[in-house]
Amino acid sequence: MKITNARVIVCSPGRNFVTLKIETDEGLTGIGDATLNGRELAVAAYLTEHVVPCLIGRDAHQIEDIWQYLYKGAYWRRGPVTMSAIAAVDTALWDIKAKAANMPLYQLLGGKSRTGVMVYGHANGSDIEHTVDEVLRYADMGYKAIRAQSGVPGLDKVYGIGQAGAKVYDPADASLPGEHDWSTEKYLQFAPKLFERVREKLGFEHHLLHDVHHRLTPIEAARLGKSLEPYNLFWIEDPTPAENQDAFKLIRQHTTTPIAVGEIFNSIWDCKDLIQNQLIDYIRATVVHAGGITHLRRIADLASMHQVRTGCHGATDLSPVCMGAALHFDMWVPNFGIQEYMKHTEETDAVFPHAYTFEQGMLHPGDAIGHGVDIDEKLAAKYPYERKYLPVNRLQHDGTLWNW
Ligand SMILES: O=C(O)C(=O)C[C@H](O)[C@H](O)CO
Ligand SMILES: [Mg+2]
Repeated sequence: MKITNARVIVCSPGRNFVTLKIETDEGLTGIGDATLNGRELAVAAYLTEHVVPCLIGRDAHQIEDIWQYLYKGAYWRRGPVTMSAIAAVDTALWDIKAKAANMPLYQLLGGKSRTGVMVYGHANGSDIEHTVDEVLRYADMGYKAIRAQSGVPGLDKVYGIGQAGAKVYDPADASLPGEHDWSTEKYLQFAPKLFERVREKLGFEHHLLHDVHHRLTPIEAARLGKSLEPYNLFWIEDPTPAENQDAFKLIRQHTTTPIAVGEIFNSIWDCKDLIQNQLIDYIRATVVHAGGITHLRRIADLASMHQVRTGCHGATDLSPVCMGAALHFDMWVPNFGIQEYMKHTEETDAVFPHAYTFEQGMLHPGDAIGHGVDIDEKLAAKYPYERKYLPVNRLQHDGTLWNW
């Protein structure tokens, strides 16, 4: 089965998405997500200018060879732009292979390992009581696991909390990067009070998660983890930046609160030491930014040897195409932990019709052949690209640029 054409479709049904569509001489087509939030057009150009010409005429069934061809063959390895582009090709080819086999993708990966995919939803509030209300609302909707983020007294804009009046939270909210402020002291005072109150109202039946968004130094992260131990968190996420994987040793020496890292990783090399030294408990890399199903499987296999489980990134800047593919992966992967789930807008869902469904705190990939997600190109054309950036973060007391 030869690849005859490949096209990049950029659309913005509420937020920007980049999708690669591959066509074959047998009439089968497949799609893959290539969205890199705030840098979308770099991946679109990488695909159109440098990848698509190399795909035409290749055998669509040779997924592994095409992966290696694009990874090793470019000479320039890794990086979010390259790996998102490779991921889009890989996802589209798995979609085609599963359609050719007349099976849902999870069957090709090895079949179901579980009855459904446990997800966590986002409860965001402006203060403690608002956050508690949101957590309880998610519990009422059937979620078994809930991520809680709250505004911090004395800070203007904080990670995870939308602007008052916004219908949905999307961090890439401006045509130039907005500015948030940060105080580690205020945050560290506040976080244990938040979780004390949430547990008081919610009890201990549900999993609770929290994203620190790379804000702390290792010793501060250790203090946070220790202070949250009484509230049994499922994980704290990205407690400190992870370029230096050794930094996590310090956190581990001080706390038993589980740690999740990896939404900005794009290859196995970014997490090799973290996994091999058991410095984390969950690896959050996902299909679109980590080289597709082919590479994510390698990461998961390494993780399984060290009792590290998966917790795939699933924010709204990953398109439904990524979510669909991730759910097939989650259904199969033996060392599954949890999947992030942030609902897309109705406009996005209409552009990307999909087979996955939510029920009782679990997502199900559905039994459509392929990965079960399509793109309505006519509708997509009605939503042209709009430049949008993630915000930056500055220390409140002196304006130093900090980690976002
Ligand atoms: O979903 C999360 O855990 C995030 O941290 C979301 C990120 O802010 C978002 O995906 C950035 O593009
Ligand atoms: Mg995160």
